[in-house]
Order: sequence, then structure tokens, then C-alpha cells
Amino acid sequence: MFVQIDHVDKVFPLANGGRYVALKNIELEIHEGEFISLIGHSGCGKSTLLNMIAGLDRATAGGVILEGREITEPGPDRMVVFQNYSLLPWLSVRENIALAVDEVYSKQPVGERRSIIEHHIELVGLQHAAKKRPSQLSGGMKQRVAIARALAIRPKLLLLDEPFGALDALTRGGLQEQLMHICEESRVTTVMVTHDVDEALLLSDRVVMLTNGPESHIGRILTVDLPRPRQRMEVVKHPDYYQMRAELIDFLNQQKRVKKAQATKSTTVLVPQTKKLEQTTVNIGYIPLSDAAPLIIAKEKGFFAKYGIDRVNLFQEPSWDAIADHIVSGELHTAQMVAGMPLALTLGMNGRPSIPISVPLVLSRNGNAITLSTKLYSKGIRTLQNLKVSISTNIIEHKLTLGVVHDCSMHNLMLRYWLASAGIDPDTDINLLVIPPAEMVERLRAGEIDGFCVGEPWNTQAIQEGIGFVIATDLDIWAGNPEKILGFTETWVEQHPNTHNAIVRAVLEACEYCDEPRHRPEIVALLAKHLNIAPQTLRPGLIGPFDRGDNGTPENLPRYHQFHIENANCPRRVEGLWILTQLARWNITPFPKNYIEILDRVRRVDHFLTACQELGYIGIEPDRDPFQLFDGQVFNPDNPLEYLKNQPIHRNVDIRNVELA
Ligand SMILES: Nc1ncnc2c1ncn2[C@@H]1O[C@H](COP(=O)(O)OP(=O)(O)OP(=O)(O)O)[C@@H](O)[C@H]1O
Repeated sequence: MFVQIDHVDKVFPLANGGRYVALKNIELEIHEGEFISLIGHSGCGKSTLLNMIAGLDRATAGGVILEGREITEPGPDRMVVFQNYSLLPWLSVRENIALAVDEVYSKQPVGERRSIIEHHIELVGLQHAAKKRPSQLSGGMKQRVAIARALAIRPKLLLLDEPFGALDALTRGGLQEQLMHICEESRVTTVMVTHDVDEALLLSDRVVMLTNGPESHIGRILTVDLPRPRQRMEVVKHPDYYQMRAELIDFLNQQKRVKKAQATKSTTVLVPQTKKLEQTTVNIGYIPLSDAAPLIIAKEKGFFAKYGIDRVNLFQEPSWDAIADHIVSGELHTAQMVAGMPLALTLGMNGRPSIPISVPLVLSRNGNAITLSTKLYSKGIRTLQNLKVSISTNIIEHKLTLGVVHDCSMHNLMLRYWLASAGIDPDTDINLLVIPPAEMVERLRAGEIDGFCVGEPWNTQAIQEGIGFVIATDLDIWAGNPEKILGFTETWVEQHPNTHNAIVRAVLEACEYCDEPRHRPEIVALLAKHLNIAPQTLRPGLIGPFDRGDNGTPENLPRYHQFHIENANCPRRVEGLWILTQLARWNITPFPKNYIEILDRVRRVDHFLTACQELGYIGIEPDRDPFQLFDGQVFNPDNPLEYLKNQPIHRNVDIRNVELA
């Protein structure tokens, strides 16, 4: 990799003792010869990032690496061109360029230096003005001198900070084309800060869109796949041009709205505050499942008390819908939720008004399985392909009914994904029925359903009763998928910032406790008591070995319940985006065009990282890299709609902006 911007944070100390987090976790790799534009609203941190690449400023965390070496100071391998030209007024064009060349190439023969200078004067077409001083030049000419001076040093990296910002439109257009040709010819790797979407599209290979500060991060990267060499008139006629342009403008408009909303809400400056809790009694909802462990452990092992929460009322709720209702009504202050629920509630689930939900952490990953009845096993069904054939050839006489726990749960989304990958339409080829987790086994036993997708211990219970077998676990479909999260209403978090932070820290510590193998027997015992479930039914999922009930050898699945390890608790935005594509795919919610805004509101990586920092945990939001599930279809977070369009089966997707409260 030529340039690596490696998890960069930039924090500015403020005069009042506070600190301003300008950039958070910027992760970007730049290839040699690439032209990258940085775009975003004023104050989002574009110049700050460029300055760090230039070596004019240092990152507070992370670093910038150029060809394997960290950038710690300015150097002639990186030249910056600023908006204000920064030419020496008493020197001519030639002398301004010569000054830089003579300094950097002082050991080269005079003749060679001379020819470098003349070549670059020619490159920007200023032979006729070589003897003029800056005061005798137009703005465009001055900027051409600045570019020639930068390129004459033959830098590895050309850094442009709004280079044409001060110029009139006509001059600007001409210079953009000239710069494009120079960059194409010299193949210099370039990073440019700009506000101008057309400029970004004309010049760039990729446009990096930065969200508003504080804690600005990369919202999206647009790949500009227009053929080179480019001509402005040809570029604008390209069939993809207006779509790309619209995407950039949409992003900027979204961010403008966010900025407006931010202005009416909290202050953007983080000043150290007292940690006095606003309330010390908290009501928490959960569903009887093995992955409720972190909440039960946080209470039983005193993690809540450690952070000043004296009284925790744990409410065992009958269904995920009851959890949603009680969070919205305020009866619960926080709750375990299925991973899609906060996004769906924020978008306005089932005709409800939009209720923004805040997610500071993922409680658990994995832990689900698809269990089918032993009747289906006896018909020879062992694999997804068997299931597909049985459905299409009517080997099974009736339409299958499978239970899922909630429309917005990973059980539903992953079961649908798994079925659809084999060409089984989950809405027409089978029936899907929403059933609370604890009722699944009873319904299977009664023959009302043919199988289900649910969390532990209900798969194990069906196996132990001899009525079901596991055809796939979620490790087989997407190992490491985000399963349950901790959700709060945004309003409650705003009114109780310190209590919220205390809960997050307590639960994070409990999650860590739950992932210690030596604690698992104790966790089984505590869950057995709280959930009134036999320990031998809880043990296979939490300790192993896990028996699939298919006459195979039971396996140890150490990641079947993942509560903390491998940065499991980070509420990654890209995973939220995958969930949004699937909710839209099946028309459970619209696909929000303003998904960056939605994910920033819901998936509070900032709250997670703050708590990690306070606890001394290494918390980072992982890269925005594409990933894939078991079928190999690549999910690129920079192009979610393409992914959605390429899904083998999908409904007519409703794509629109969703206004948030
Ligand atoms: N030395 C500093 N001390 C405190 N805050 C700073 C400092 N330098 C920059 N900032 C803040 O960091 C944020 C990012 O600034 P930056 O100049 O990088 O933004 P930008 O995106 O380049 O803006 P513009 O497009 O207006 O040039 C801004 O909110 C700015 O006020």
C-alpha cells in the first residue's frame, strides 16, 4: 500500500480545558498514482487530515504511513498547494519555482536544475510570464505557479487544499482540466480537498465523503469509474455521471440536515463533566435466552453496583414486541434487543412514528441456529439443497411453516438470506411465523411449525427432546454476526448521560466476564436460576459440545456465544448497513437514502469508544472493508444498493429519505 491512513484520530485541546475531537478513526488506503478527493461540509476536518498527510500536524491516535514509513514531519516527498498560492511576492515565476528546486536538488548540476524549472513552467503554460512577479499575475496564473513549484520537486504525493477555491468559474474550469492532464501525465498520487462535486468527479478515482464533526469519519467512498484520459465534455455525458453527482449531493444535503439538527441540540465541545448519576435505579428488559447472560451477570456479579447503579430491576419480557413497546413507553430504561430493532424503530417500525434508538454496544454475536423437525429429517432432508429440492418437487406435501422471533431479528434476516440463496422465496414458498423464542419448542412439539430459527437454549431443547435437528447454525451462515444489542431511546440517553455511561461500562465488563471460559459453568448456573431452564439444556451452547441432533459427533463451538472477544461489542456501522439492506429487501422497512445519518444516530460507536477508553479496553471501530456471508456475495458498504439489487430474491425496494425526529 502506498499511503495508509491508519485509524487516525485528531483531538484539539481547547482553551476552556475541553477538547474537540475533529476526526475519529479515519481509515483509508491510497494506491500509487491514485487521485483522491476529500469532500464534506466546512469544518468537517478535510484540511486537518490533509495536514497530517503533509506532516504539518500529527495524529492524536493512529498514524499516516507513506511507503512503509510513518509521516512525522513535512518533507520534499509531499508537496502542498494551498488556496492562497503562498508565492514569494518579490520573486518572479521562474525564481519562485527555482527557489524550491535549488533547495531540494542542491546537489544536482545547475543545468539539470534549470531544465527541471523550465519543464515545469512549460507544463503549466507560463513561458510567456516566467519573468513576472505574483502581483502581475491573475489568480489562476498564480495557482499554476504554485502547482508547477510543487510538481517540480517531483513529490511522491501532491496535496491540494481547495486549490481553485479563490478563482472565478471560468479560470477554475480551465485549471481543473490542466491539473487533470498534468496528474495523468506525471502519474503523481494526489489528495485534494474540495467543496466542488463536479471538480471531484472530473479529477478523482475515488471521492472520500467525510461526515460532519465532531468525530468526523468516512461516511462513504464513491469510486469514479469514468475512463481516462478524461475530457470535461465527455465526462458529463457519461451515463453514470449524473447518478454519481446525485449521490455526492445527496450526501452533502444529508449532512447539512444533520448539522442543523446538531446545532439545535447539544454543544459540540466536550468539556469534562462530573460523573454524578442522574438516577441510580434502572429497569432493564430481556428475553429468556442464553445470550441474556451479560445483563444477568452485570447484576449478579455487581458490575452495575460498581458503577453506582444501586438498584437494577431485570424484567423478563414475553416477546421482542413487548420489549419495543416498553422501551418506547419508558417503562424500561434499556433492554436487550434483536439487532435490527433499533434501526427499525428509528425508521418507524410497523407504522409507528420514528423513535430514534441509541445503541452503544453489541451484547452478543452468533448463538442462533435453524432447527427443523425430525419428521423432515426422516424424509432425508440434511442440507439447504435437500430442502430446496423437497419444496420444488413436493416431497413435502404441505407448505412448510418456520418460526422466527421477530421481523427485525437476525433470525429472520439470516433465515431469509439462507433460504433465498438456494432460490427458496421465504414469502411465497414457505410460511414464516413470528413466535416468541420461549414458545418455539412447544409449537414444534405440537406440530404447528416445521422448524424455526432461534437462539439458545431452544435449539438444544428441541434436540434433547428428540423433536428437531440443526440444519445450520449462524456460524455456518455468517460467523461473527451481531445478534443482540443494548438499546436505549435517544431521548433517555440525552437526559441521563452519566447513568447511560455507567450502564455501558457495567455491561461491557460483564460481557468480558462472560467470555472467560472458566466463568461459563457459573454463568450456566446463574442463567438456570434466572430463566428456570435446566443447566444441561444451557450447557451445550455456552460450554459445549454442541449436538446438532443429526447423528453427527457433537462439536465444540467456542465462538457460538461471543460476548466480548475480537472487539465483539463494537456497534459497527457497516453491520448496521447490512441489516438495513435486508430489512429493505423484504419490505420490512424502507431503505433510507440517508442511511449514513441513520447509522450515526443509532450505532453509537462514539459512546462505545468512550466507555472502552474509560475501562482501558482497546476499542476501535474495525475497517469499512467489504465482507461476505457464506454464499460469497460481497457486501461493499460503499454501494449498498448494488448489493440489494444483486440479491437473488427481493421485493420491490422502497428507497427514500427518512426524516428523523
Ligand atoms: N488548532 C485547532 N484548535 C481547535 N480546533 C481546531 C483547530 N484546528 C481545527 N480545528 C477544528 O477542527 C475542525 C476541522 O477543521 P478543518 O479546518 O480541518 O475543517 P475543513 O473541513 O477543512 O473546513 P473548511 O472546508 O471550512 O476549510 C473544525 O471544527 C475546526 O474548528
